[in-house]
Amino acid sequence: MSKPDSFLPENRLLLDAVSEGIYGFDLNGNAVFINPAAERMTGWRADELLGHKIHDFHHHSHADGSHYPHEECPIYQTLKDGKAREISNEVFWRKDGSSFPVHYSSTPVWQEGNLKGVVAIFRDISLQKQTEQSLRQALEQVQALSEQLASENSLLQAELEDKRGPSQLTGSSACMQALQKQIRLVANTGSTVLIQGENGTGKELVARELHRLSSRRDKPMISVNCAAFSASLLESELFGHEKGAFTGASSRRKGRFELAHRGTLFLDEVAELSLEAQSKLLRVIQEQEFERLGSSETIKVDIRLIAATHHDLQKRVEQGLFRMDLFYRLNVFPLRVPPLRERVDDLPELVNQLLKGLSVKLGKPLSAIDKQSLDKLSKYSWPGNVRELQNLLEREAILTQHPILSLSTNQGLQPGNGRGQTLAEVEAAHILATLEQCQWRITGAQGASVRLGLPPSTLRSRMQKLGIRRP
Ligand SMILES: Nc1ncnc2c1ncn2[C@@H]1O[C@H](COP(=O)(O)OP(=O)(O)OP(=O)(O)O)[C@@H](O)[C@H]1O
Repeated sequence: MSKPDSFLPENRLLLDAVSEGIYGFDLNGNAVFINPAAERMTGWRADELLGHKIHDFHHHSHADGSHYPHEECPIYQTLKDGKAREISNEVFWRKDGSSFPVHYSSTPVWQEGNLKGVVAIFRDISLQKQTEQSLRQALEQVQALSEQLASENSLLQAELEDKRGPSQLTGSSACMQALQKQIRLVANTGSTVLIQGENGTGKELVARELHRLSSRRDKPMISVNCAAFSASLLESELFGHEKGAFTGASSRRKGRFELAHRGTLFLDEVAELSLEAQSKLLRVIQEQEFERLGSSETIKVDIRLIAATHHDLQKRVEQGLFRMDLFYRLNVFPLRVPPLRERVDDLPELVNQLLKGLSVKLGKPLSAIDKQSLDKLSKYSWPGNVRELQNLLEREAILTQHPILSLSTNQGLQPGNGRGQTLAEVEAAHILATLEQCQWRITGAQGASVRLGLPPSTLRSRMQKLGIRRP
């Protein structure tokens, strides 16, 4: 078959038997050896190629079939610099004009320190490529399905929340009745509502009530806690992203704006939005359209927006922390949720309502609270509002052996109504309320130490000093 060159072994049986294609080249780049596997794969017979530059016949090209100049050929480069190369992103052309993806190595052959030629060994990797392609397709399908499931799950969760029955907004004090009336008035208008009130007053409950009483009640209410995400993550959370839009975006994901289409989007802690996110939000509110991160396709949505904050948003505008134009867009219909200390009349009703829930949650009979304890509750200033009351009752309910709660252990409740408290009492109440808002997380961006502006170690030592312990 081929003329043996000085660098080829005398006995070529082994080379002829292997399933990889093998070409041998002399220093001029002419083929001096071609094994039967190479003939089978390319369709070129050895006697057609021997003594010629293979590049001129079929040779190879980039994976997309586009050719590159002869001098860039890795095999010829090995002939020049004596360096071995491994290539797996090219195709070889057959005699009949078809091609196949190939992996090949180009290895220099040395004899007594002199470069004698190059051996190229190649393998048809069509099957491997097909498997890779099928795997990639399967993975994409799995990702699309998981995205769909995640979206459906949030919708179902949201629907479940909405179908929890009648209003959970307990309270018949004058200020709560006024609030209920405002909610009924605005619920079905589709207007944007800004809910302001201290932490734990029930802003999210108000938002749910607005959605429940609106014509969008059969569509989801999607909530976003703007304080829970970094500025960049929040954008992808709100607007979604395309696969590869940023490091870690391994699949396409719908944002909350898309999920809330025809429903309600509840932006909790809206004051925490970065100025950049505020500009984007403003555009969506004005035009009801946006793009996913990494995509130029514009998505139109029909959403009712409800925002909430415990900050005085007007003040944030004056401080330059919140865009005035966005503030006016959100503040179409403002609702103020009164703090618990302004509606102590609601305490008996609230306690009853919360005990009912706790009785189910803890699986023990809890029917009421004794008069003395109720008096104690009425005199407290409730910096953490209903959430603090809820947590206090839960702690007591866990400890009690009796269906009627008695706040025997003082629970740190100091009479106050905000007046006449010592500095330590105010500090303790504030730290306690902040810890409860942060689910007792001390460190991290969402931890209490950041909110309180204290290093975690200082916060821990103050907690110890003030006798604050996680229930
Ligand atoms: N009027 C109410 N009746 C019954 N439960 C209430 C009422 N107000 C608040 N709650 C309960 O208190 C807890 C805190 O309420 P919610 O999360 O709505 O407050 P929030 O003002 O949104 O708090 P934050 O500002 O910290 O997000 C919830 O468990 C809620 O069910």
